[in-house]
Amino acid sequence: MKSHLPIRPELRDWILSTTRAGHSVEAVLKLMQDTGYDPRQSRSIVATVLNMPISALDAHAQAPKVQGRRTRHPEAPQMTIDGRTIHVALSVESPTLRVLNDLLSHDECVALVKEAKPRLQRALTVDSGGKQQIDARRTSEGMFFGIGESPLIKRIEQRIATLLSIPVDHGEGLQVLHYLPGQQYEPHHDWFDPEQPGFAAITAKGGQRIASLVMYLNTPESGGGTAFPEIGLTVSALRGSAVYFAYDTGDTASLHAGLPVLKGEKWIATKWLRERPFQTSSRG
Ligand SMILES: O=C(O)CCC(=O)C(=O)O
Ligand SMILES: [Fe+2]
Repeated sequence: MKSHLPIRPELRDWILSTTRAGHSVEAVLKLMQDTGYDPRQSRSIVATVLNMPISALDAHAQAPKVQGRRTRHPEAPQMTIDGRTIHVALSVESPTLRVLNDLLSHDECVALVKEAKPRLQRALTVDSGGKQQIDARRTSEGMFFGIGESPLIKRIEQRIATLLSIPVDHGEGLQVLHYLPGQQYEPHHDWFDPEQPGFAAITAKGGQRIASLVMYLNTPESGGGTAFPEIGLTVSALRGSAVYFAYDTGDTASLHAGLPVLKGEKWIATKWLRERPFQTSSRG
């Protein structure tokens, strides 16, 4: 929504001349706020003067960008890691997203499900105070593997680390989720919201999340894709393939959802990556 308030001609001229002189939109917004303009009002005025959608300015006004390490985005058309060729079937630039085929073998998918199954519990989300909670938005069952807890986990973690050029210790433990018909994961971002009171506690170890890798361990009979509603994209859940996406804090384009399974079941393994080492020690 743009401002319908009259904008003083001096303010209009100042915004135009300051941006023409090479100052960023963020700098203009900051100067306006420093002189007493309300943040929402200044975004609205700048959007009107510069004839930009306000959503573009909202992105500028977001929380500070990630300072730590970033992942390398897999390059099309394919990458070979330890003799295994992973195919980059689709690339999107905003959000940064890759669909990866043949990331896991059929046997690896079956073995992961087998190791996870006896340890499943109702999946939790992190509440605004930083505590884990049962959440109606996420109805699947899940479990976490410890880093390097079995030879299989170690092999997969090493493959991911090489593929994304990020040390294994930047990863959270691999999470396996199981969805039955009707179960889903409603639209959300994987980065932690700095406005939430629990932010400091959640990011004290490892800092902010920087990327996610959702690996499909089976192919549901119907439904269960991963949707990115901001760009109208749905990635099919196909055994052995994965969707990788990377983001900055506040990147709204990375909004995504696990669509309801319509028939059959869905198994995924998710690896979230942090800007700094998350693991204090990794097993042998
Ligand atoms: O189930 C899916 O397809 C998405 C899972 C997801 O968003 C997550 O684990 O963060
Ligand atoms: Fe997610």
